[in-house]
Amino acid sequence: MHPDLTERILQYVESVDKVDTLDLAKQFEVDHQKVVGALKSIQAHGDLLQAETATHKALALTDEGAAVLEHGSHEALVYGLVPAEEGITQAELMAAGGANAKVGFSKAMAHGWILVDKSCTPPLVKRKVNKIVDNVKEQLAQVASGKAQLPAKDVADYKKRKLLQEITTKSFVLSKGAEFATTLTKLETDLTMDMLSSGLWEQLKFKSYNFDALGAPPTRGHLHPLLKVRTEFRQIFLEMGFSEMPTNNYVESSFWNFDALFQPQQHPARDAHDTFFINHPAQSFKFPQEYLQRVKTVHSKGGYGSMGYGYDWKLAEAQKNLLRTHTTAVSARMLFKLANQEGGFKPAKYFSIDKVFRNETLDATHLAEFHQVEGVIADVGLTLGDLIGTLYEFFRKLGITQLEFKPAYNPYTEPSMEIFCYHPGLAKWIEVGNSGLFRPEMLQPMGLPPNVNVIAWGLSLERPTMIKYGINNIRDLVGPKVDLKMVEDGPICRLDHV
Ligand SMILES: N[C@@H](Cc1ccccc1)C(=O)O
Repeated sequence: MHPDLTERILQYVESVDKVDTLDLAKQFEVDHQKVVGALKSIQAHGDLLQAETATHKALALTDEGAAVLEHGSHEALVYGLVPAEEGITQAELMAAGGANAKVGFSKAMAHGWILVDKSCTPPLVKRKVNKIVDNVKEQLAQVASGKAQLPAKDVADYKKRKLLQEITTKSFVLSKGAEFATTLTKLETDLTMDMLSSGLWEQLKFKSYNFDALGAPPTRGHLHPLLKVRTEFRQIFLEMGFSEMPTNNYVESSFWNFDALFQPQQHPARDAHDTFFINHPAQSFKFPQEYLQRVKTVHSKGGYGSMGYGYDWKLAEAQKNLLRTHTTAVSARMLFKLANQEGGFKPAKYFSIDKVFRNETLDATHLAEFHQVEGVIADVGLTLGDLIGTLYEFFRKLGITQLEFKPAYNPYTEPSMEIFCYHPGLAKWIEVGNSGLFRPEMLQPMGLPPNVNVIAWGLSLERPTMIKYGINNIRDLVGPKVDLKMVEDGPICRLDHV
């Protein structure tokens, strides 16, 4: 606001009886809203001004009216489209005239500007007069220039044709109030002991309380979107009777991350280009020895109906420590436990949602660490049909009903399927996960009964979170560039439970 505006208003009112804020705005060449704002702050100082509301009605052009002012009325345009001599069929005229041709045609007929010559076949629209005056355009021009005195019936007609509209403006008529002054005294905000003891408080003016003011927002912690989405996934798994696996070990041995999963030691994923290996401590030494021997055998010689890979399996390779590349390492540990627990195998449903690490090239959707959501079911005689049915059930709880599956390859599952879902918001099919039946070469060495099958699937937590929160770049979700406001203001996540 102009710093002097309040005093300029007061000084103006001193010399006149009454003045309308709209006239003041014109006079001072400032926006009317600013004058009203200044009036409000004057009123906060007491009864300096009396302000009575006034309403002003004025005519203004609609968008269509503005178009008529620029190009001419619909009837004049139609007249212009009728060739002077030979005429035109009505259909052609309508096609040439576009959206407003119909109104224009009937008005031009009513004015007697054009006629339909029915003696020709087909009948032709022809000009009836040589010259027209576009009254509508001229009258609208008068309205636009602000000095219109249109006959009431024309105003009514133009309003009906949606060329004109009435605009109501509210203003205030100002006159001097009981406490009128030309300057504003600063309002006190605090009552001090000095004011009380000296009696000064009696002469001072105090700012009134603003009971509508909002309090300062209390500081508190905020959950990151990934954590909110994780809560939802966890809820879904719990509803489906799954129990959570302990995933609190980011560092894993190659044995559990790869060998136990029948991933050959020459597999490119086991390269430092794809996996972060650990230097301190570089190796693990404690493994269930008999199981380790069976893993070695199945890789090098085969067994359980498999030929194996036929290579020289090395303990040193299995001992190498790394940052786990998938939570399936934890699933392997859990399945081994399940096979060897007291009382023997019992059917189980497990899930996990936690961090994994890959030596990735970073881009808009990939970071070197991300979260995996994983589900595992072990039971007698499970089939691919059970996997597909479970996936439908799982994704239905996420609000996703359309799924498609594409054959894929994982060293530890056969068959393997990539999971695609139709995303109605993005209007396309997107890849959401990977799944399969764990191979006998993985399960049998663990000691699971031969008739037990294990179905499993995995997906990233980041992908659904980015879709849900409308984030396009992973760096806007994770890392030093994250806008904390996004975290603070982000709504809680609800995955449209069905
Ligand atoms: N571990 C797989 C996901 C997966 C889990 C379970 C079964 C099949 C696939 C991955 O890293 O993508």
